[in-house]
Amino acid sequence: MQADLLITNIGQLLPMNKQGPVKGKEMNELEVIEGAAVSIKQGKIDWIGSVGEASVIEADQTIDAKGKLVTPGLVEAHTHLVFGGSREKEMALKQRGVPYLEILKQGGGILATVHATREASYEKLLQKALFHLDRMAMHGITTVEAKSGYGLDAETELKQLKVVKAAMEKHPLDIVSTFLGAHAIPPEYKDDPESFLTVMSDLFPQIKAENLAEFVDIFTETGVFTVDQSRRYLLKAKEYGFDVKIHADEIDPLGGTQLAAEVGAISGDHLAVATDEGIKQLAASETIGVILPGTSFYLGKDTYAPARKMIDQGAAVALSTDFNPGSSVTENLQLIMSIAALKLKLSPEEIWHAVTVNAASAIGRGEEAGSIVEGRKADVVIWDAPNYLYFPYHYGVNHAKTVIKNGAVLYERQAVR
Ligand SMILES: O=C(O)CC1=NCN=C1
Ligand SMILES: [Zn+2]
Repeated sequence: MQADLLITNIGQLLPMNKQGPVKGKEMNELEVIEGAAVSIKQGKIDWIGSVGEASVIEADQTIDAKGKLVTPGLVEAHTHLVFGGSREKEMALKQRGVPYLEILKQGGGILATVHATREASYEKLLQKALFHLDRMAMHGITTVEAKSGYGLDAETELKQLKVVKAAMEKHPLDIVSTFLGAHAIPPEYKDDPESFLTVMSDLFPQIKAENLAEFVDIFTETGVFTVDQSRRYLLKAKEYGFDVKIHADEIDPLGGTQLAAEVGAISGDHLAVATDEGIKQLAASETIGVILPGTSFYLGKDTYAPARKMIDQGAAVALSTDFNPGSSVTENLQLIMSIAALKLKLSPEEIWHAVTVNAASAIGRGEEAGSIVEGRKADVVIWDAPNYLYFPYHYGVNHAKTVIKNGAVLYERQAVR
């Protein structure tokens, strides 16, 4: 049998081949293939088997995994990828305990990034986005969701979405676009959020026609948009054919989790202060909970999303960095895996489902990303790790050794000696 690339001597292979989204106790049932080999042809997974069976394969290129862990490329289901400037100056405020929503109220936070993004050129935004996508790829991520939301005016929101579209063409990672024009209320509409939401929803036809986003998202939060405003906005987005997402129950428990289930959102994101009623409705729905523990960590919160309860009650959970310039400034999804183990009490088996097949389902890529399945895209990572338990255990570093995207080696960690 011929192959373009053969990966052999795999210590543990995680195929992650359950049909996503994987819910409840099924998240804890992980298939692990010891002593495996995988062959790749024309960018797709061609064959999965044992090292012994691989001896009949004639490959143009062979990689000896040397007993290491091999998994699908990680799926990053929630990023604010395109932004101008940075907010390191706010770190001191956070350290003094100034609440996130207070910084926003004072015109900082998201609004500080809005100012910088409106000022930034299209070229500068694209260059920054490509830089962060490179770093995500180096950390084993092969598919990324990218939101707008730092323009809060038609021109700049479209500028951001066009940057995402250009990044899709220029960068090897697969990118999924989300319109988050309803991310905050800009100063010019501070007394009239309804009119602002109309300005943003008036963009739906153009965004749909120019295929600038697949999803519409909104920040349902105190001082931002109410549950009622969010419901009307998202139902309007669905009329235009968008799937919807919600930044829900991040700081105050307004009931955004329930709203996500009610409107049939593909995902409800954050859910850090989801109530028991919210968890119940999430678990009974098809909505995936995209949990962002790095944000709770970074904002110095004592409470984390009740993801343990969500899974125990049968919900599907995904994990993401929430990469953004203010509340979770990291591309390292592996670190989030460790925080999920330590703070959310998720098992390694649940965590691996949450950063692969469930994250893929949360961005509409459940059929093509987050799994190693014959016939599917060959997005594969060889990790400097002996087994899948090692991830939450050894935290804060990058374990990626070789990242393969569409069947070709995209990144190979350079040896120091
Ligand atoms: O603070 C930011 O820039 C990103 C964010 N939006 C809603 N929560 C966090
Ligand atoms: Zn976010």
